[in-house]
Amino acid sequence: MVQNKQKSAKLPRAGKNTVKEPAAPKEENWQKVKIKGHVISDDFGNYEGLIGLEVLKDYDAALVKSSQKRVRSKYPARNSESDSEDEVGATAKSSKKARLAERHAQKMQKLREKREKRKEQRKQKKTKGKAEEKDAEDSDDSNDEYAADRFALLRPPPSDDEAAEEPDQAESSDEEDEAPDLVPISTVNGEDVSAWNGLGVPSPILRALGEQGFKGPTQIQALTLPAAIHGKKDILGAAETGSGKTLAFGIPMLAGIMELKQRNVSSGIRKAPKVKGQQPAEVADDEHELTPPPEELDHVSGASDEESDMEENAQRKQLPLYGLVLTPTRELAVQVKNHLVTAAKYTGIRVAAIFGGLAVAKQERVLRQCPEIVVATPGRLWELYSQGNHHLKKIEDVSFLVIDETDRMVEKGHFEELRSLLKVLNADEQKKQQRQNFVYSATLTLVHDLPDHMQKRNTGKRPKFVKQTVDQKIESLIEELGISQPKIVDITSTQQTAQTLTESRLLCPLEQKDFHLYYFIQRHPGRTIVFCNSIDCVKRLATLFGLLDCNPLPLHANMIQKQRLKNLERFRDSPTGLLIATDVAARGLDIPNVEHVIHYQVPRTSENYVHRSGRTARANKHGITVMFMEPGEVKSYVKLYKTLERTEDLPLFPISERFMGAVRERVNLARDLDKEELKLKRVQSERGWMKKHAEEMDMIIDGYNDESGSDQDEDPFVIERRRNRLHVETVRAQLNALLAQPIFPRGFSFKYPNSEAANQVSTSHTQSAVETMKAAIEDQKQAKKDRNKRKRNA
Ligand SMILES: Nc1ncnc2c1ncn2[C@@H]1O[C@H](COP(=O)(O)OP(=O)(O)OP(=O)(O)O)[C@@H](O)[C@H]1O
Repeated sequence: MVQNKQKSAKLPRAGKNTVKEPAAPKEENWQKVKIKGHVISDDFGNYEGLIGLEVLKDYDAALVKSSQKRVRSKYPARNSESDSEDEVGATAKSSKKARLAERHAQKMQKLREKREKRKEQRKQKKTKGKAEEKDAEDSDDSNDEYAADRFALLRPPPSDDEAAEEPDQAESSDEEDEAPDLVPISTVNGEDVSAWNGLGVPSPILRALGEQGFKGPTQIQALTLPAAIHGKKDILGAAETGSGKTLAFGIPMLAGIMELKQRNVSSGIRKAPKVKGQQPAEVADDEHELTPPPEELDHVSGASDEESDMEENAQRKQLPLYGLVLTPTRELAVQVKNHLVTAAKYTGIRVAAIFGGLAVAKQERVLRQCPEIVVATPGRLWELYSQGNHHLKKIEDVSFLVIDETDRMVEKGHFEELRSLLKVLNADEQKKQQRQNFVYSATLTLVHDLPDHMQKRNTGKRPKFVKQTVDQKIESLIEELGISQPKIVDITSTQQTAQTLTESRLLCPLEQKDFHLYYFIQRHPGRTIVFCNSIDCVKRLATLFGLLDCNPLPLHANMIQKQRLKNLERFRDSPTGLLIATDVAARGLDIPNVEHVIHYQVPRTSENYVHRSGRTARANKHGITVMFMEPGEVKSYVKLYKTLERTEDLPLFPISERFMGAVRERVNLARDLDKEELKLKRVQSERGWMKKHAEEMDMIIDGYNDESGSDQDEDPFVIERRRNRLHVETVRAQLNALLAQPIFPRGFSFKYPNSEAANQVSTSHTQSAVETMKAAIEDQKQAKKDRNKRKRNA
C-alpha cells in the first residue's frame, strides 16, 4: 500500500543492526500497495492509515515523516510558552469544572460538524469514483500471493479539502478527540524539539522531555515509540547500556495511560480478540463524558483542599492501577520511578516505587494514594499483593507491564516471586491479550556457549547439547512472559558494550591489585565505580581505601537500605566519588558522568561485564573500563571474551612503575593500620565480654572490673591494649604524613614503558584515563605494525 516505486525498494527488517536510517520520501502521491510481512490493524491510533505503516515489522519511517509534515500543517506548531500563559489566564477567569464542560461541549460540536462533512464528502465520492475503486480492489484481490491480513491501507491523514476515507474508519472518528494531544510542538523553552514529532509523543510529555534538554529521541526510542504508541505492540528491545531504554518504555506507557484516561477506561489498552457471541470486557464509550485531560487533574494534593480525607480515600480506592514496572534492584526501582515522574510532570499521572528494605507500613501508605504506575521489585510487590493490599490487587488488570533487565529477572533461581506474579497477571486470557508488554535489556540477545560439562558430554557425531540461538532465547522469553506478537528491536552491536566505551585490562598478581587500584584512583581522579564479586571484598576494600583517605562508599546487599540509598546520593554528588559495590549496582543505575569502571575481579558472567561496564560511557559520553586480572582469573576472562565474540584481546592499561614504590608504601601502611585496628577492636570487645560476664556473676577478676585499680599496670590485657593503641597511633601518623604528599606532583609529565610496545608512551598529569588508554592503544597498534614490518624484511 505504498507507491509502486517504494514497493520495489526493500524495507528494512528489525533485527541485529539491521534497522537503517530512513531514506527521504520520494513522492507525496499515496495509493494502495501490497506489503509483505505481518500487519497489525490500528485500534486506537490517531494517524489513521498511518498506523498500519508504523506497526509493520518492516515499516518505512520515511513515509511516516512525509505524513508528519501534513499533520503539522493541519495543526500548526504552537508556542508552548504563550499557550501556558493563556492557560494560566483562563484558570484565573473560570472555575475548573466550567472550563472543562465548555471545552468538552466545543469538542463534541466540532466532532459532529466533522462527521456531517465527511458523510457529505463520502456520498459525493461514492457516486464519482465507484467504478475506479472497484477496479483497483479487484486487481488486488485477484493476486493470491498476498493474504488479506498482509495488507494495510496507508495514506496521509486527511486535510480538510481532501477526499474522504473508508466508512468504518470514518465511523470510528471518536478517536479524533485525542488528536490535540498529538499536536506536534516544535519548541520547548526556545529549544527545537521537532525531532520527536511523528512518533506519537503527546505534547504534555514532550514538554517535560524538552525541559530536560532531550531534543530528540535516541535510536532505540525512535525505533520503538511508533509501534508502541500507535500500534500498541508489545516491545522486546535490546540496546546498549545508557541508550535511553527507560524512556523507550516510559513514554508509551504514559501516553497510553493518558489515552485510557481520556477514553475513561480503567484498563485494556488493546482491544481483546473478538470471541463469537461475547462482548469485549470494556469498550470505549463514544458518547461518554470525557475525563479532564490529566494535566488538569489535581491528583496528589490539590483536590484534598476541597474534599474531606475520607471522601478522597474512597475516590482513590476506585482509581485504577494502569502500569506495573518490575526491576531487579531497589535502587533501580527508585531511579526508574524518578525518570517516570519527571517525564509525567505535565500529565498528572502519579508514580510510586515499592521495594524491600523499607518499612512495609510506609509503603502501604504510599499505595493508599493509588498511584497509576507502580515501579517495584518482585519480592516486596508479591509480599504486599499476597497480604491483600487493595491497590496492588489491581495488578490483575494492569494495561502496561514492563519487565526491565528482563534477562536477569527470568534467570533460574532468581526472583521466584516474578513467576508467581506472572501467574496472576496471565491468569485471565482476555486481560493478558489487552495488556501491552515491554521487555528491555542491554543483554537480552546475548547467548552463552555451553558450559564445560555439557561440551565434554558432546561426543560423537550427534551433539547431545546445542547452544541456544538468539531466536530461541527470544521465543522462550515470549512464552514465559505471555507476550503476543511483539515488535523485536535489537540494536546491540556485536561487541555488546557502548560504542563510546574504551575497554582495557590490567594483569597483576592477586596481592598487587590493591596497589594498582590505589595508583589508578590517584593518577586519574574522577567519579569511579569499583566492582567486586563478593560482599567481603567490598567491605575489605572500603576499609582499606577509607584508611587511605579516598572516602569510599560501599554498596552491597547486606547494608541497610537507607544507607544504600544515602551512599548512592553521596556518590552522585561528588565529582571524584568512589563507589565500591557488588553487582547489586551493575544493572541500570544511571549516575551521570561516571568516568571509570574498575572490575576489581573478573566478572562471573559476560552479562555482568556488559552491565558493570555500562555504568560509564552512557548517553554518548566517553568512559573507560579496566578489568583487573590475576593469573587465576585468565580462564574466566577467556570464557567472557568468547561469549562476547571478541576477536582481539583487551588492550593493557599502562602503569608507570616509577610511582609504584610510593603507592606500595602507602597501601602497605594502610594494611598494617587495618590489622592493628582490628587487633585493638578484638581486645576491646573481648574485655567488654569478660567484664559483662564478671558483673553478671558478681565476681571480681583482676583487671576486668576496674581499670583504676592499683595493680592495673600488671594486667596483661591492659598492657596489650595500651601497646596496640600506641602502635596504631604511630602507624596512623606515618600514613598521614605520607598521604599529605601527592604521589603525582602537579605539572609532571613522563614516559612509561608499554609492555606490548617497544617504544614508550608519554603522558602528563592532566591526561585522563581515557586519553591515556587511547594513546596506549595507538602505540600498541604502531608497535604491532613495526613488528610485522620487521618480520617481513627479515
Ligand atoms: N532522548 C534522549 N535524549 C537525551 N538523553 C536521553 C534521552 N533519553 C534518555 N536520555 C538519558 O540517557 C541516560 C541513559 O538512559 P537510561 O538510563 O534509560 O539508559 P538504559 O538504556 O536504560 O541503560 P541501562 O541498560 O544501563 O539500564 C539517562 O540519563 C537519560 O536521562
